[in-house]
Amino acid sequence: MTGTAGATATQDGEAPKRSPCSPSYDLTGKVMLLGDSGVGKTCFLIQFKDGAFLSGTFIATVGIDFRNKVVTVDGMRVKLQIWDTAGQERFRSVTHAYYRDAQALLLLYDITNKASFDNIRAWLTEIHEYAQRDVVIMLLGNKADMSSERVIRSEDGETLAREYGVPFLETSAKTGMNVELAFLAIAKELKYRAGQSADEPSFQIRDYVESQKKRSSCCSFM
Ligand SMILES: Nc1nc2c(ncn2[C@@H]2O[C@H](COP(=O)(O)OP(=O)(O)OP(=O)(O)O)[C@@H](O)[C@H]2O)c(=O)[nH]1
Repeated sequence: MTGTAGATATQDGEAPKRSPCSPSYDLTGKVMLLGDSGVGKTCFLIQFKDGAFLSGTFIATVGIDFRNKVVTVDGMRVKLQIWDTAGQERFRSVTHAYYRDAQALLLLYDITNKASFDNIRAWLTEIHEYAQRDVVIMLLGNKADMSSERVIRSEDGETLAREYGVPFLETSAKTGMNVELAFLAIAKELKYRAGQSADEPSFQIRDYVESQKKRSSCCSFM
């Protein structure tokens, strides 16, 4: 990410963008969605970008694609460039190439799919190999609306996230539960990192997520 609080800059460090034709912003950040095929990455992005849910036949992503969305946090406009990657193994070498300049990674599993949860450790190993050292990582247990098919308890997601020191949320790309929160927390962290003033209180993304998250009603019995 480039740019500092109060100064408008682009990812390439170009002149400030304030043209009436393009939306203006103060910061940009590259966010990638990662996780096994079918966990809901594309739906998660569409829910955030357009507020819609893509139901019906599952069409696996081929390669990689991105969408931009500007969010305002604490009066600052943060342009998130969100990359939707293909979860299938055969596209892994393509996605690795994009890790390096990402500021944030949203790592998804599907609460109804044990293999997608078990593979999170392998994803984190890949992340540590290919991503920047200080990349912001968030673990997301998606499809929280599917309570009757749940196989991964909320506590298991929380425990794994705690082990790796990353924030955790259960989400639903279908209902929108915690989708916006995930991106807003990332935007706040990027803004904080971009240059907080000495008198600004420090921002802890895990504390912020914990204080803001909505719990899915499905979890109390597990
Ligand atoms: N009930 C429910 N279904 C979901 C949710 N998110 C995604 N789905 C469904 O899960 C399937 C896979 O969703 P995608 O978003 O295409 O999955 P993906 O992770 O992008 O998959 P790849 O592109 O292969 O990596 C689709 O049939 C979606 O409709 C969710 O939160 N709840």
